[in-house]
Amino acid sequence: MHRHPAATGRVHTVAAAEATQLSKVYGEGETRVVALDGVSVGFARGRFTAIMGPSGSGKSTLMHCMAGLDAITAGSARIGDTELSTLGDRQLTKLRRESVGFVFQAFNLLPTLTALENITLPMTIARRRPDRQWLDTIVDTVGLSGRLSHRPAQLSGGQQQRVAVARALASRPEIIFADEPTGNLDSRSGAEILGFLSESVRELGQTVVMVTHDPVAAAYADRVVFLSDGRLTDELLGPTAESVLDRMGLFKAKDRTT
Ligand SMILES: Nc1ncnc2c1ncn2[C@@H]1O[C@H](COP(=O)(O)OP(=O)(O)OP(=O)(O)O)[C@@H](O)[C@H]1O
Repeated sequence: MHRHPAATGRVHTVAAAEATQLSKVYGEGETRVVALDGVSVGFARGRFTAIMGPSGSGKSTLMHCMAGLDAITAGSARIGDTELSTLGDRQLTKLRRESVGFVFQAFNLLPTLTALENITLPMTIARRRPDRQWLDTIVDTVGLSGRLSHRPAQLSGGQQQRVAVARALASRPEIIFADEPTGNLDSRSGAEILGFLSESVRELGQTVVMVTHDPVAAAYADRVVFLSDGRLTDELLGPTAESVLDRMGLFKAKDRTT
């Protein structure tokens, strides 16, 4: 009943966000670092994409540039029809608030607010009234019904991350960016969070992009893109943990140690 239009399958090939020849350079002179070096990648609407690559390969930088958290040096970054480089700070803030959902490794909840207040905070700030039915759907999806009046300190890490996922989903953003969302969780809570993220894609038509180091986490995605030294080097459709490990060149090493 509350299915997102993208859940109908008609628009799956349209990119919710796209980078074209995106470059990001930090610092200058001796401290100059080319974090992204001409990356072109689209994130299909209604799909779950994982970004993988070695430490320092540019995963977080790509996510930050695509989400309007960091200015790009050259090329283009687009969310929906909006070219991010054309926006000023206030417009970027508005775009992030209205079109982007975030899930971070460290949950990033406000400790003084209840779970429900945390979930609806972005809408409160935007002075938008939450859609009650949609909120109920999300709260049910992430299994938080009995915990809405709890504060973060009264919740387990897994439950806090469920609140963060619900917060990201609440405004039905164009795209959700998740940066190592299971990095602080035990494997069971991590599997739950990944299950909710993939359910939000399959059942609610959400678009999700997730940075991860973990091949098991990446296997929840529909597609994995690999970065290396700031460049897109590979991609994998319909990944399994084994095929991801294999593509990372670690499968044999892992095989020997287990
Ligand atoms: N604010 C910054 N100032 C200067 N250099 C930066 C900054 N942020 C990132 N870098 C550099 O850009 C490169 C890419 O960093 P990034 O954090 O995107 O990599 P990553 O793939 O996400 O790494 P990790 O897996 O370790 O989180 C690295 O060499 C990093 O040192």
